[in-house]
Amino acid sequence: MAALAPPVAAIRRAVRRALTTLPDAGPVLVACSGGADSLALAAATAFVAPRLGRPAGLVTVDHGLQEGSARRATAVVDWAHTAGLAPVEAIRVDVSERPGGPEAAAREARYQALTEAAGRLGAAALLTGHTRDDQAETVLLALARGAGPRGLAGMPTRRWLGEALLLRPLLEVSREQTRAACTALGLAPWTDPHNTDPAYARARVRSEVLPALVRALGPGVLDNLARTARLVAADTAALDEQATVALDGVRHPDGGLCVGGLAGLAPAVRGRVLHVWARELGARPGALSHRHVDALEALVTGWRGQGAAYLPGGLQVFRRAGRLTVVDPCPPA
Ligand SMILES: Nc1ncnc2c1ncn2[C@@H]1O[C@H](COP(=O)(O)OP(=O)(O)OP(=O)(O)O)[C@@H](O)[C@H]1O
Repeated sequence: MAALAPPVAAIRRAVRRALTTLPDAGPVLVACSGGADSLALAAATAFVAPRLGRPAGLVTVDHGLQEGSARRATAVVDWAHTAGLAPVEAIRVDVSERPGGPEAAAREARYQALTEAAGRLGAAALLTGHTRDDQAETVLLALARGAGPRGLAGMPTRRWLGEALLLRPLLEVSREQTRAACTALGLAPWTDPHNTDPAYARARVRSEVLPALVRALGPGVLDNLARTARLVAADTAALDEQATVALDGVRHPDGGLCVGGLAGLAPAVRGRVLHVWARELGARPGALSHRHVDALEALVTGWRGQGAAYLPGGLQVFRRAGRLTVVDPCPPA
C-alpha cells in the first residue's frame, strides 16, 4: 500500500481536530469553491467525518460573475458525489442588486447562501478552507489599515454566523500543503482569477508583499504572522471578558454610565466598555469607528465641559451629573 502523502495526512489531522471539538451531533457542510484550499478540505472531510460517525456534505456557491462559473459549480458537485459527500448542493446567487463593489457583494451573498443552507440542512457546522496564508494576509492588511487588536487577531477558528457555527480547520495549514494534497490525491483545483488580479489589495499582498517578506526575512514569516494573530486573539478575548464585567460595574440604574467608575478603568478596558455600550445603545457595528469611541472617551478623560459625542444613528451622548447619558433624537413612538 502506498504511503499517505504528508500534506494529505496533515490536513486530515487538522479536520479531525476541528470535528472532535464539535458539541452538536449532525452533519457538517464544507463550503467549497473548487479552489485548492477548500477542495483539499472537502477531500479530508469526506475521509474523516464518516470515521467519526458524522455525515458530511458540500455546498458550492455560483456567483454568476465569471464566464464558466456554472460549469465550475457543476464540476465541484460531480466530484463531491464521487467523494461520497452528501447532501451536495450548488446554489446560484444574484449579486447584481447588492450595494458595494462586486467582491463585497459576492462575499455577502455567498455567506448568506451558505448560512441558509447550513440551517436548512441542519448542519452542526459549516467548514471553510481558510489557510495559514489567508490568515497572514489578513493580519498584514489589518496592520496596514490600522485596524487595532481586533483586526490583528485575524480570523477565529470558530465563530457564529447567525445560527450557523463556522469552523476554519485549516488555519494552521499552508497553502503549499493544500496544493500538494490536491496533487497527491489527483484533484485538479480551479484557479480563481480574482486571486491574482492586482486590482484587489489582498491579491497584491498575496503575490507581492508576502513573497517579498519571505525573501527578506525568511520562510518563518507566514507562521509568525499567523502565530501573532493567535496570541493577539487570546489577549483580546481576555480584555473583552474584563470589559463585560467592568461594564456591569459602571452602569447607573438610569441606563447611563458612571464617569468616576469609567475613569478608574485601564484604557484598554475602558475603550471596550464604551464600544460595547455604544452598540447596546443601537450604534451599528459597521458604522461605529474608533473616532466615535474616542469622542466618548474624551467625555471621561478629556472633560472640558464640551457638548455631545455623536454616535451613528444620530445618538448623542452627554456628560451630565457625573454620568454619560444618551439622548435619542428619534425615540420610538
Ligand atoms: N464560491 C464558493 N462557494 C462555496 N464556498 C466558497 C466559495 N468561495 C469561497 N468559499 C469558501 O470560503 C473560503 C475562503 O475563500 P477565498 O476565496 O477567500 O479564499 P481562497 O484561499 O481562494 O480559497 P479556495 O482555494 O478554497 O478558493 C474557501 O476556502 C471556501 O471554503
